[in-house]
Amino acid sequence: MIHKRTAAFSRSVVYCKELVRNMSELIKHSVYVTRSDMPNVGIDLLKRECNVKIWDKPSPVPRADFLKEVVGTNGIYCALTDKIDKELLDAAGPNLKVVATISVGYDHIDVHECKKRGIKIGYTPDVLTDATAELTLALLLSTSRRLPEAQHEARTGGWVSWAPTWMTGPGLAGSTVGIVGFGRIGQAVARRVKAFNTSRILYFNRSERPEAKETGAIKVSFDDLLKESDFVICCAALVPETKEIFNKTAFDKMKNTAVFINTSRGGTVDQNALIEALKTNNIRSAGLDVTTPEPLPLDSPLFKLKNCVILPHIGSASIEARNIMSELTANNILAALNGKEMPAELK
Ligand SMILES: O=C(O)[C@H](O)CO
Repeated sequence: MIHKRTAAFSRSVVYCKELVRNMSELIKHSVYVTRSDMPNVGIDLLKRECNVKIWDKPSPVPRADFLKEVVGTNGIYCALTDKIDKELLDAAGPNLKVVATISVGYDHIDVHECKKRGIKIGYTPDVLTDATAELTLALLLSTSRRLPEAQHEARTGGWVSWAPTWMTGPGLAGSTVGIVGFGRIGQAVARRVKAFNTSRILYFNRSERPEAKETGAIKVSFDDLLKESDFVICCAALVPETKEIFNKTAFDKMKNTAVFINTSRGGTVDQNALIEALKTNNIRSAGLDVTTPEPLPLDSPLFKLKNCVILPHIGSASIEARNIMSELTANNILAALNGKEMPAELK
């Protein structure tokens, strides 16, 4: 008799435990992650507290699936390849509390529509500044000193002998560098180019930046920057005011020896105007980490130009930066869902 009661009691304990487990699963927040190859560190953090559903391929979730997968979710962990617009927010519905992107750029998110619905937005400023500034310098030097072209020549028999004027390009020392967009990344680029003994650093920005004192960078008009710079570097966020700011008029104003570098967004450039400027040697060369569209189609005229170096949007792709970005994205989501202050909320 006692034995039977004990057995019944144990069964009820097991049942209760199961019930509690199911209940807590039910009250856990749900988060949708838009691709399978997000760095583990952030995803593991999310999994500890949330029901996490992940698109099962290492490529952006197709739009039609995205619209279905987000229905009822509380949080979205996305990347710059995922468009978060009215249609997507409607599909997700009223349970959506937070959208966090693993990027500092947020031009893929309809900020106004999110704010209207009280949906918080998380992003990843600061943690990728060094990585992006390093890549900007790498691209600048690769473009000016023609590294991809030189590498190609060395591998394909073009290296016949050392030659005094072969594979030459402009040096940074003594040059004027113009930086368009003097936020965190623009300033980090300025600190780095200064170490190359440049003669002047100019910048163009909506507001004067007190941080410019550190590098002696001088605020000038956009036109003056274009006219006076040997290297023009675009670090500006893509907003309506910067859309195709580098157009035919801008390229016409630049020196025909100028090197143009873009590590912000392809949308800041009128790409046809750039192609024309490169083809006609209206500017010397361009280094692009960002294009329109992305990926850039293989038949793009840009790929045919020797004076253009193209990278596949890898500005923040240091291992360290990507891991911290993933952690910050997860922590943004967890904080928003738990009603706490987000470590990096887009206000
Ligand atoms: O916006 C960003 O974060 C970069 O372009 C990609 O990391």
